[in-house]
Amino acid sequence: MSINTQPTASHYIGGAYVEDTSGAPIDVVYGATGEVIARVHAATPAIVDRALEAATAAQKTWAAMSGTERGRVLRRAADLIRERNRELSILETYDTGKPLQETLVADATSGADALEYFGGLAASLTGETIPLAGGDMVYTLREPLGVCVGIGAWNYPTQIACWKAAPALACGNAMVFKPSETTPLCALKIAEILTEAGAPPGLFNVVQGMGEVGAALVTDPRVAKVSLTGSVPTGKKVYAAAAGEMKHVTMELGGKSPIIVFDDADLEDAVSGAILGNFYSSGQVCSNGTRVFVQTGIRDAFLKRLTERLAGAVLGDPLDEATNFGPMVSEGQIGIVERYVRLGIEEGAELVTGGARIERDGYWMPPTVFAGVTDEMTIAREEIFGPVMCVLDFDGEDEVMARANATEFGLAAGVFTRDLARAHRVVRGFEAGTCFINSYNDAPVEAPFGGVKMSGVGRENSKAAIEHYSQVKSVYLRLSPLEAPF
Ligand SMILES: NC(=O)c1ccc[n+]([C@@H]2O[C@H](COP(=O)([O-])OP(=O)(O)OC[C@H]3O[C@@H](n4cnc5c(N)ncnc54)[C@H](O)[C@@H]3O)[C@@H](O)[C@H]2O)c1
Ligand SMILES: C[N+](C)(C)CCCC=O
Repeated sequence: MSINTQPTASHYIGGAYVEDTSGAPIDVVYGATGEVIARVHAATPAIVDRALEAATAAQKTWAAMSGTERGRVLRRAADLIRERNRELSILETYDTGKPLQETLVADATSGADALEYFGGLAASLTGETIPLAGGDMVYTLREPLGVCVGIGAWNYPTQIACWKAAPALACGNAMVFKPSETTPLCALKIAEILTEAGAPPGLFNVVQGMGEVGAALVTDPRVAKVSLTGSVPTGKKVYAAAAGEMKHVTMELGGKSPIIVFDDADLEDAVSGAILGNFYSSGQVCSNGTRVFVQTGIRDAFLKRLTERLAGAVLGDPLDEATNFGPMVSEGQIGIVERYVRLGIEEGAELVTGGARIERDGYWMPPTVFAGVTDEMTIAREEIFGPVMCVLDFDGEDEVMARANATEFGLAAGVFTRDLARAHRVVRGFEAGTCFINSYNDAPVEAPFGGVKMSGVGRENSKAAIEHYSQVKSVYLRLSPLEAPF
């Protein structure tokens, strides 16, 4: 299947594509080849204003519909996404460079799951009645927040748009979404599909642009809530700007998550977890377990088996479904990874495999493993956001727990052991929002996803997300006589 990567226009506002070429041009570059595959333009202030006006108007219409009607639209959108999964997955591959083998199962399908799940919940979002003395009562109304802004990172452009839009729309909000300037294509397709599914014009709008377009959205008084997926430095700025007007926020930020492998772990499962937690999407995953703590008794066997299994990585044309490892998203991102590899070597880590950029068009860095990594090394402390695994040795449980938690981040954490009592003890001790026992990086829509500490605020997916896209109004109803002091 061949697809046209150039979108009809840069923005999607009020149920239609909108162009304004006076905004700065943004070239979309395919990571596998370095070729420019599309061009969009950053939103001007007039475009931002138009999107917010459209969202403000649509939100009122949408909120007046019943939850059943809203849910039906979202579920129809989910069905359309599934019908067009291949086409959407190919676009995701062009937008990000991720191999089609991955995008066919992890991106549009994950977006559809979110729309289906929250579409199913929409009709059941109700308040409660609270009986009081004398027949009085309080009833609560669960209300939408209003216009929500979604701002995306570049690693999961379809998934991020849907993970934000689905709970927001289910609760009766409208959304203006700004994709990452690196991957502006996929969210436009989601906007198109929502319109086709029956969403009122203006319910879900997409505007393109760099950080300043995001910043203009965050501070606009018409906006009630901001949900950002991005790095910690951006999160700090966006959170601070939103606080100026007491806006609601969800912050899905970065991480440096630990995976702990105990001596009694199933070796194959532990190696699978480390591979999934470091090399899926070429390592460009927020929740990756990039600090792999391996108990000394299993260390050599772990490294040997890991090295053998890495021979199974197939680097090649991302559109060939046999390819299971793709390029990095951009020249900028591979440059960051190369710098960390140099630092790892300079600071004394042992480079087991990888580490050198592959000399071909595009941005190719092979799976890279450092062993003998110590806690104070830069590669063990900072988020790299590329295919670089750090293996650290440990002896005892108390020691490794202290070291695993000794980070400003707290997005995810995993443990591999056959001792289930230990596994539960370890996850209770993790300072992380999303934990795994004998698994890694699963993210079903039914489960809350998000971080603690610097990795974020709020949760995406699951019923927990409803709390972050709605507010409760209490209504006191008096049936008994109302007395006053005079
Ligand atoms: N926790 C999660 O769910 C999750 C998921 C994916 C990625 N991430 C994180 O995202 C980062 C990688 O993505 P990135 O490089 O696109 O992140 P980034 O922080 O550079 O950019 C994220 C988004 O914020 C926008 N932005 C930048 N400055 C802004 C400002 N001042 N105001 C408003 N918006 C602004 C960008 O244009 C982009 O759309 C990593 O740290 C990764 O861990 C987190
Ligand atoms: C579903 N994954 C693979 C855990 C990705 C979540 C979003 C983080 O980058």
